Amino acid sequence: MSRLRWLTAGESHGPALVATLEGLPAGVPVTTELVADHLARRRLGYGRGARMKFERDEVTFLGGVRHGLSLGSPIAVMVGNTEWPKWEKVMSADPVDPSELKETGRNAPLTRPRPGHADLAGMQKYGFDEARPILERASARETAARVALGAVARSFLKEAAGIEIVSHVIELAAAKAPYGLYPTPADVEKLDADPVRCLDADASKAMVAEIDQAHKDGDTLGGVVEVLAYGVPVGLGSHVHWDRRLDARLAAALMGIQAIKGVEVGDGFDLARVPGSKAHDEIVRTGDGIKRASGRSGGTEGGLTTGELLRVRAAMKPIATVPRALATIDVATGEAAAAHHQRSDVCAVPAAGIVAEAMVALVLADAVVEKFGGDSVPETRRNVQSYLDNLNIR
Ligand SMILES: Cc1cc2nc3c(=O)[nH]c(=O)nc-3n(C[C@H](O)[C@H](O)[C@H](O)COP(=O)(O)O)c2cc1C
Ligand SMILES: C=C(O[C@@H]1CC(C(=O)O)=C[C@@H](OP(=O)(O)O)[C@H]1O)C(=O)O
Repeated sequence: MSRLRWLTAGESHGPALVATLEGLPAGVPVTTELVADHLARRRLGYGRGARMKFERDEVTFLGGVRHGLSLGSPIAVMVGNTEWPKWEKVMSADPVDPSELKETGRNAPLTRPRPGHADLAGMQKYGFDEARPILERASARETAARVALGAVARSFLKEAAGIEIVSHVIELAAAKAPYGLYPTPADVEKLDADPVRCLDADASKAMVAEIDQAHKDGDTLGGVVEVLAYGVPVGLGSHVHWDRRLDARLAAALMGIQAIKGVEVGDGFDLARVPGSKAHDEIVRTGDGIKRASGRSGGTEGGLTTGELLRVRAAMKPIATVPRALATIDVATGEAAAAHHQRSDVCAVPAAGIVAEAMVALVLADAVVEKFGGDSVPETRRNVQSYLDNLNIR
């Protein structure tokens, strides 16, 4: 069961996001620069809105790391919102005089909830008569905190178990990358340099064209990202109980990303459309030991990793704040109205891929700590190696 615990807090226009990670062994290489690099990757991607340009992520470690290595104590990291000075009255923790709020020009009640967001159901559930108290936390700004923790988790995975994680965009609206294109860690630089993080040049162009068209139409788009994890040992997760299954844990983590509406493990939904003879991965002996002849399962069987390439996908719905605003009700008057719109991303699928990498990293780090234990990276590494050296069937 889960050994790593993580939490995030903070609002989109608050002073900062904070994230904590408890249960990570000592000796994981972690620096401010490492986290900042991953946060910068999350800001990339053609189709993101103006806020990505004028805001910066400011990383500060508050605990758990010393001289570039984790201490084994809880890690606390803060990601400052550089826009905070403009919002310090509107988002002040302490009461603010109404006249001062008015002066900000930013505090008009948001009474036209946006379809596709948490706005309306959140206002009803928490008893607010405007959307600000809901949308501030529902915003995917929060994913910066997850990516910060994911950067730490992936450093642990690489050091302790040699696991490396890559993501790419495989569909964006109607544009698709060719099936079976699996980028490796050596492709990450090239992927990050592509405007939509797609390795296939033609598909990338078609995706960019989709975004340009949506922009012209005052519309927004979604898509599908795929995350691949290389070097995952056999036997993470378990078949013995639903909440120990690694596929279930990955699916929950990916589905927990804002706007993700579908998750596939391996070939996922396509497997439901083919006979069994074409759906599974036959076991073969190679010069390299026992392997699989194909990778349809995405590297899990029965909730356990198989030791093959781990492959999961997440489908993102189109951005909900549509520039050509959707119909809603003004809750102040009860009348029909156009949904609130200030600015928005046209498409954030490339960024969602980076967030998905972080979630996969956290789930795998949890599963590695659970299976192999260890209070320091060398100890975990020894445990991984000893397990692999002593596998009964190879
Ligand atoms: C990286 C990323 C960026 C996003 N940017 C925006 C945005 O600019 N505007 C917007 O309306 N929604 C954006 N979203 C999506 C919303 O936060 C999400 O649709 C909303 O929380 C409701 O989706 P849900 O029903 O899945 O929670 C973004 C999501 C992600 C993962
Ligand atoms: C700030 C980020 O993403 C934001 C996510 C988001 C949403 O509704 O989810 C809406 C936009 O913010 P705003 O409503 O202030 O324009 C995005 O910019 C970020 O990813 O760092």
